Amino acid sequence: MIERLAVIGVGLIGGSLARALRANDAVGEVIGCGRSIEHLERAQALGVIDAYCQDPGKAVANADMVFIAVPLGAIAGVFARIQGQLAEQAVITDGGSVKGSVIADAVQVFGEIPSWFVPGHPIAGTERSGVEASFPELYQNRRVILTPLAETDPQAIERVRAMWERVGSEVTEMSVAHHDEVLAATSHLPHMLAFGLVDALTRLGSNDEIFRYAAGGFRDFSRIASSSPEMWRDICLANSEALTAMLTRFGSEMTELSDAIRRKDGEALLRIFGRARAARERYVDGIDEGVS
Ligand SMILES: NC(=O)C1=CN([C@@H]2O[C@H](COP(=O)(O)OP(=O)(O)OC[C@H]3O[C@@H](n4cnc5c(N)ncnc54)[C@H](O)[C@@H]3O)[C@@H](O)[C@H]2O)C=CC1
Ligand SMILES: O=C(O)C(=O)Cc1ccc(O)cc1
Repeated sequence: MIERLAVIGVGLIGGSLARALRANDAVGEVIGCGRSIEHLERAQALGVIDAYCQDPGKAVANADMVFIAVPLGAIAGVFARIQGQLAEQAVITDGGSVKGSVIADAVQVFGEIPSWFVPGHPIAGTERSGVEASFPELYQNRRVILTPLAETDPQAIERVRAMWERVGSEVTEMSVAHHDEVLAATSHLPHMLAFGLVDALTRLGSNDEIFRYAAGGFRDFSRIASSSPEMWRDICLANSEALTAMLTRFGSEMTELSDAIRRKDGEALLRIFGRARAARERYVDGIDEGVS
């Protein structure tokens, strides 16, 4: 049970955690913190938070759990504002999509890895942003990855794990570098393909015509190109090395596919498509069995 939760950044991710903890009777009071009074008032009117303030330092005073859910480019600034303001027993975690950059920010601000900071990432979200898009079921049957370091207090890890389990998530731990490589492949690369495809097609012809003749596959594939440009700029800048490596590798795969099409090599095309279909069917069967 969390007595006082401070949510810094009450958008899709922070708002959904607050709603989910409330729905599960797992939190006493929720204090929201953000830059815009208008957004914070809306969050309060929606019942997501009980009270708000704009100063992260004040928001975390007396909180026993702090969840930082701001875009990656804003995390260092939040760390700087909460430094020296935390309650004795407070545990801090975050929801940032890249972990290496968050840990580098922590070291830069605090001068070391703080034992009470548990880096985390819920592998759950949508293409929408803001508190209006938040909902209490977002984390049900979804994975949350924690990337604790040798310096992280095991009790802090346990408290963060218990919080996520309470809202229905399956928690796993992995190293920071492994997290950033895996997510570059399974989340960051697909978002680049969606943004890149929609942008390229839009510039090829008139916007209206492209979308008028779009088939269902295009709609599915392009959904994530509606995601927040600022959030994805920050993810690309934070995970530049792993994402660039993945894009280079993907470029060679596309060249191989393009060569097979140019050669009219039906056998090679069947090999590539068959491999992909089998892999996706295994993945979909896994989703049907539970956590995705
Ligand atoms: N959108 C998604 O599907 C997922 C996002 N994430 C990560 O979660 C974090 C938050 O993303 P969302 O909730 O989607 O974004 P969002 O745009 O819905 O919410 C972010 C909130 O942070 C506030 N904010 C921005 N700068 C701030 C600052 N300096 N101080 C205080 N508040 C500030 C914004 O006003 C907004 O209310 C990001 O780091 C993102 O990488 C993680 C998993 C999924
Ligand atoms: O909308 C989708 O399909 C997503 O993939 C959402 C998402 C965005 C960023 C993350 O770090 C995790 C999940």
